[in-house]
Amino acid sequence: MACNNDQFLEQNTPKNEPLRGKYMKSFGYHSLMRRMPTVFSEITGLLKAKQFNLANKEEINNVIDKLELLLSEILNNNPLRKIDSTSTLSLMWNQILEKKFNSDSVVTWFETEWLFTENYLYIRLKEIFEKTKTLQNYDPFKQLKYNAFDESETTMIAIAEFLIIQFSKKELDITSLKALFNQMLKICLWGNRFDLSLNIGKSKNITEDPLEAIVSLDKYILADHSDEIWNTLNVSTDKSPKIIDIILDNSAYELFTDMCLADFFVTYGFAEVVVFHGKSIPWYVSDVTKPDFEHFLNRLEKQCTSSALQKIGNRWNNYYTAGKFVIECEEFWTLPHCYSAMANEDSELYKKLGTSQLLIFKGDLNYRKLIGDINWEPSTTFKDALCRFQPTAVVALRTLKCDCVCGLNSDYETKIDENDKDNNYLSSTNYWQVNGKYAVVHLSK
Ligand SMILES: O=P(O)(O)OC[C@H]1O[C@](O)(CO)[C@@H](O)[C@@H]1O
Repeated sequence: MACNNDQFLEQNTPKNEPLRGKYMKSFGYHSLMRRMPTVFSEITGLLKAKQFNLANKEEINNVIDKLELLLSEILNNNPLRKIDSTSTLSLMWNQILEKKFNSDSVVTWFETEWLFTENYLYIRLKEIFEKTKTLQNYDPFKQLKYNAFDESETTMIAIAEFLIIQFSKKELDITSLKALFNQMLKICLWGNRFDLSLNIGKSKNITEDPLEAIVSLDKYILADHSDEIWNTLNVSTDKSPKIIDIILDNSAYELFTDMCLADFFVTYGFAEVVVFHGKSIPWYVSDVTKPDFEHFLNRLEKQCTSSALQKIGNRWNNYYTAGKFVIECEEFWTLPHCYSAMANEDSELYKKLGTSQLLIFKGDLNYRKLIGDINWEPSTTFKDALCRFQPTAVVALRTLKCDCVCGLNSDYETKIDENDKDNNYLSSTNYWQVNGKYAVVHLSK
């Protein structure tokens, strides 16, 4: 690491400011400095393994060289540059970068907002592959996402067996319906614990009984608006067709849990259509792209030996064909904007989301964008932290994987295990904010 230490500050991000990598006690610093090299070596490892099967050895070596250069740009805290590509997304990025260069005196990997630079990393990765002849549409994380499916199969089978029985009971009384909703919401919430960028490409084997686990994990939910979400769902509106949107995060197990919740909405008439929003390019290692979404459905139905997974896969494939499940991958999700900027930056999308009953944002990155990636006082309300982003009712289901959070009651520290307050790994006291063990369920309407 050839970085000049003057550029860094031995402290956490100050309160009410956006997270930045230059604060050495922030997760941003740790993430750029320590996690990135591992993400890069995962990609390189997969590319090297590919070399044996392809004639494009030279091209792959060239990509590996460029990846090394990009990593050293990060670790040396170099200035950002424009994207060398004419794709629509890159041109949008370049306009944003132009504005940034004009407004900020220093635009480097650690000085600039961490949210911006971390997003920028993925468009730079895309640029490297776009410039090749044979790897233009290559997803460097595909194999990792496929492996994550294998490792969660047992858990998915347990949930699928449960759901097939549950969803055949069409006439549920209101108490049972609410109980089932709560189970689906919590399964979906905890589905976010497993993301490959946090585990640096290595999925954890998920073997626990999911239905038992969600009960035992309740104590780790630091803010829980589940009842309010239920009440919102039960208010009749004249919006037609009834749509619920899920802004997706990770593939494999988390996507499975998202579809479980979506199926609940469709089966019990809370929505006629569920629109899933994915990413238009490979993103944050395990985020869902359209090819991931379609591959996932086909794999469930056609490649799994479990009859429960085949059945649920068939059911969801039918929803997809019938237009009850829809996938859209708008460019906005792969730009560095916070969601409070959406009304200005993409008014069409803001308007479209406004026709939904409910927007459910999954995961840590969506959460960071919802609350502007600001290091809020934890007692700041979710509504305030949204900074007027309110196209319709907004829900966040997030396990905590970085150091910004809001909407907590004053007694939240009583819910945090002592071990999680003490942390050598980041030499700060916020381990509970980054270890994925705690969660929040927020609603703003
Ligand atoms: O998949 P998620 O929940 O959005 O998490 C993404 C990861 O990216 C970060 O937001 C930034 O690295 C982490 O905090 C988290 O590990």
